Amino acid sequence: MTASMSGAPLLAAENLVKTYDGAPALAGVSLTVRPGESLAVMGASGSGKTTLLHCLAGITSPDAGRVRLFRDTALPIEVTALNDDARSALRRREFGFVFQQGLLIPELTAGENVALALMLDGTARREAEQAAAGALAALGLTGMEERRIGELSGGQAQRVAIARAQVTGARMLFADEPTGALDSRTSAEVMGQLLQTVQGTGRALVVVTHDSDVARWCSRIITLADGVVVADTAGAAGIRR
Ligand SMILES: Nc1ncnc2c1ncn2[C@@H]1O[C@H](COP(=O)(O)OP(=O)(O)OP(=O)(O)O)[C@@H](O)[C@H]1O
Repeated sequence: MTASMSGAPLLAAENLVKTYDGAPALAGVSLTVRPGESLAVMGASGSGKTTLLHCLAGITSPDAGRVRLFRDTALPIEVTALNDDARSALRRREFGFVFQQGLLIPELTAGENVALALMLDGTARREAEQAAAGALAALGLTGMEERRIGELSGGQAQRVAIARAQVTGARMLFADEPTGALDSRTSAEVMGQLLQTVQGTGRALVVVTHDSDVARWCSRIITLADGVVVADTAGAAGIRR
């Protein structure tokens, strides 16, 4: 465990419950995510992984329980108490998302996709483009700024998604099967870069995955079954680094 992983939480969930059509998808999940931590969420299909991620990230409202985001301000933000508009604004400003597909706009270039994350929140175009170029360069994508997403490999596109997730300065990153469409070598590279954006930066990552290799690289692994946490163990990043 690194020093940055102990101490104050960045995100805390208490007793999350979510039921769909009478069937519980989450049946009382509590967890805390600390700066520097990478938390893998595993479990069988239908065990509630994506529902948990969506509740933590303010995409879905739980039926019961609460999620709080601790920033540098004195009072935490109660994500679950916000209305839809406030949650959208919070997601844009405070959270970064890397999903398997769907978040990048194919008609836009890599640079435009990353810059857009900043422009949506009022950053001027020129400044946003400069920040985007820097974020892409940091992920080894120098020279690819002008390429449309369809002109990139799957691994390159996921790196654009990582750049987009972090360019806003968001400290809390969420990923849902970020390597699901990649071969094992590219998957390792992309996960390595995703974890680099967390380690030693004060950020934290929650990643839903079926891939035990991906999970092992994280600092902590929780396993869900029928909407509850049935295991909570250290991953490789929690032991070695
Ligand atoms: N929008 C929804 N409407 C109705 N039922 C839903 C909805 N979202 C999830 N569910 C149900 O909730 C349960 C948990 O789904 P969830 O997607 O969280 O599981 P998961 O562990 O992420 O599964 P997978 O690994 O297959 O993606 C499942 O039984 C699913 O059918």
